[in-house]
Amino acid sequence: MMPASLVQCALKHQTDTKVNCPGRLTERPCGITFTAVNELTADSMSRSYSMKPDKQGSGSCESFRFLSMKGMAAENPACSAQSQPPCSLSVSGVSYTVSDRIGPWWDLKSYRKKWTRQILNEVSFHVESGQIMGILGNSGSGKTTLLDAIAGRIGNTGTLTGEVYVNGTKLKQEQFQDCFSYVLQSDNLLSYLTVEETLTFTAQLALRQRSAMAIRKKVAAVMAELSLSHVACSVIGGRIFPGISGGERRRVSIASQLLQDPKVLLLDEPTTGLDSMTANQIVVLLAELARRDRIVIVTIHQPRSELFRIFSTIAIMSRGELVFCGQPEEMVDFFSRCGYECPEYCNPFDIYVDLTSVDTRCSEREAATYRRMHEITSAYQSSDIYQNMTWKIQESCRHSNKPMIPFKNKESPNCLSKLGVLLRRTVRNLSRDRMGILMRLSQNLIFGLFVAFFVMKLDNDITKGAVQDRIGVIYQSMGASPYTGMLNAVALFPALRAIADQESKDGLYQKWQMFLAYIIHILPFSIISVFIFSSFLYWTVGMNPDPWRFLCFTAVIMVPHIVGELLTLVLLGVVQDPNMVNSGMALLNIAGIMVGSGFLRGTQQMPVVFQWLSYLTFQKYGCELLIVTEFYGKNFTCSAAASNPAACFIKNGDTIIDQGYPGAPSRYTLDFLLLYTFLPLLVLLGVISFKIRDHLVRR
Ligand SMILES: Nc1ncnc2c1ncn2[C@@H]1O[C@H](COP(=O)(O)OP(=O)(O)OP(=O)(O)O)[C@@H](O)[C@H]1O
Repeated sequence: MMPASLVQCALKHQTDTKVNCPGRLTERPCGITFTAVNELTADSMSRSYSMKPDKQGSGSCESFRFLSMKGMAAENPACSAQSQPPCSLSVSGVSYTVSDRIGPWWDLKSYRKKWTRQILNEVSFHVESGQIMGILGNSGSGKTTLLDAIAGRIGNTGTLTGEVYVNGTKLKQEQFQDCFSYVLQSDNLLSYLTVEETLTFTAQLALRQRSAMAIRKKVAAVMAELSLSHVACSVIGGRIFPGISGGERRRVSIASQLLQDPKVLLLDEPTTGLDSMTANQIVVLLAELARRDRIVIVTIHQPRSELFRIFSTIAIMSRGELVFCGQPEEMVDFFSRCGYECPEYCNPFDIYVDLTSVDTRCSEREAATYRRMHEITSAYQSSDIYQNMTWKIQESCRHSNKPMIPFKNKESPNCLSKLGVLLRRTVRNLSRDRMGILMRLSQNLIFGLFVAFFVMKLDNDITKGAVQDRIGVIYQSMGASPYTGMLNAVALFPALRAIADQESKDGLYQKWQMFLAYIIHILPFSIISVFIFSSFLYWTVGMNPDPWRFLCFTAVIMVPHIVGELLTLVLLGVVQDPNMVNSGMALLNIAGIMVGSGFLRGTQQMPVVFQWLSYLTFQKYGCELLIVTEFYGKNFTCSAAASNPAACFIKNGDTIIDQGYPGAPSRYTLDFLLLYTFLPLLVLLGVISFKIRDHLVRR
């Protein structure tokens, strides 16, 4: 419940009435003091805050003032004794504009025209360690873009101006990543790992140079700080199986960031999707983290009124502008003076965000609400609150002996160690995914069952399909194997890609390292799965019984399966939508088998351009190898020799090879080499693709 005196007022101009904002807000009216103490639980919140009479207050009105958490620390010797040198974050005149097309692509006339859209407009504020700042605003007001701008994670699609200072020093582009920790709106965690494992692997990626014992201690300390110790051994969980709760998952995401001891923590809507009590607990927890000499900036939707007391600074955004930014008691004061008092029993957050939002439902309302927003913004910019904030920014930049920029803890392990940790993490996660493993191992076998069921037993009689059936089995084996690889990559990799996108922005490793770890961890599964498939199909349908030829057949089939997965990964590096990657892969494979196999049209009969193109397909080398493996030296029988001698024109496999693939036996080793060259080439292409991704992914 809000204290009565806070909400004991009526909203005079509830909707679009014209405001009459005073130019300067200098008088100090009756206020309230909430004294914060460091209790964590939501039910203790009511006990944690008390009202204190303001000794400076005058007149008959009993006056109260807010005690900020920093002030608390000053009053509490135990707190101040532990405190480190304060850290300050100043954001000065940050603007972001993008050039956008006016209409959709199907409306060519408007699509050709562009307009410049101001997403952020001259945003400035100043926060110090020990403070938690809440950024509020309706949807699309620019909260996330502001956090991105502060964290240096904004895309290169627009123009960003303004400065971000930490401890009065302007940050360089390469310093943002090392200074801020950023918790995204969605939790990107591996479902089958436990909380402790998740944090341990992150710690190993971030703090590798520490001993295993030091990492264990660090993880335990962070879990204790975020009240996660009781779920240390619980799995994170996913959509199809239960794990820890949504609130606990949020806390794991925050804990992952705390492992590097950041002094500035940015969180984008950490309470979205949580029930209001859990959301409250998260914000109280963040306030507690801030109190331990950190700066916490959090964007938030519809916080409960109790949280009003928690924030040291509240900023309200609308249409990319900071409509207000100040302490909670200043906010009540400011809006009252603008003629908008908060009605009794109302949530001040809701009231003030509504007041400053632009309603676009009809043009009249849009004009009126836009005017109101501007009047409030102008009143704020000419208020003492704004002047005071500007002064603080100037002061922090003016100091000649500025404190050091507080970088995150970074004892970067070498590339190989990072690869090792990523590999162990993905293997651990996959090893617990029974369905995933089963799927991987059985997909090829199930496909082999279809083929075997259809073909049954290969005949040696030329008039009973001895040649056609063999070519059919080879065609199916070469043509379908890439699809099973593709299905695996599309099912498993996007989740890892999302994690890599986030962790690479956190500076833990580079995206291509996750790509490499993924390939290495799927390799044994691919080998086993293809071996099961070929063992079953080869002997069931009765292909050439020479064991060496069976091994060659298996070694050849391995490549299209792995190439299918690799090519899908390469595409997933640059194309975000897995469905598009699916379609792209299917088309590439169809084109490859058409041009390269020589089954649909003989290579010699193809136009020269296709003949040249066929050299770029792995199917050319694979099919040629399989044809030689199966047909070389093979003799056929012919039951129609007496009645129809023309039907027995083909007597052995060598004739097939000479007609379709002249000289193929002499190229056998070369074909093998060329076929296997596709694997390192695609790995290299994947590394390049994920390096390109660094530039494509905005956040
Ligand atoms: N690169 C960009 N190009 C075009 N428009 C952009 C770009 N970045 C942001 N915007 C637009 O800027 C506005 C603000 O976006 P932002 O995500 O910051 O809003 P928000 O306040 O975080 O919204 P929500 O609360 O719904 O997440 C949106 O209308 C968005 O479409």
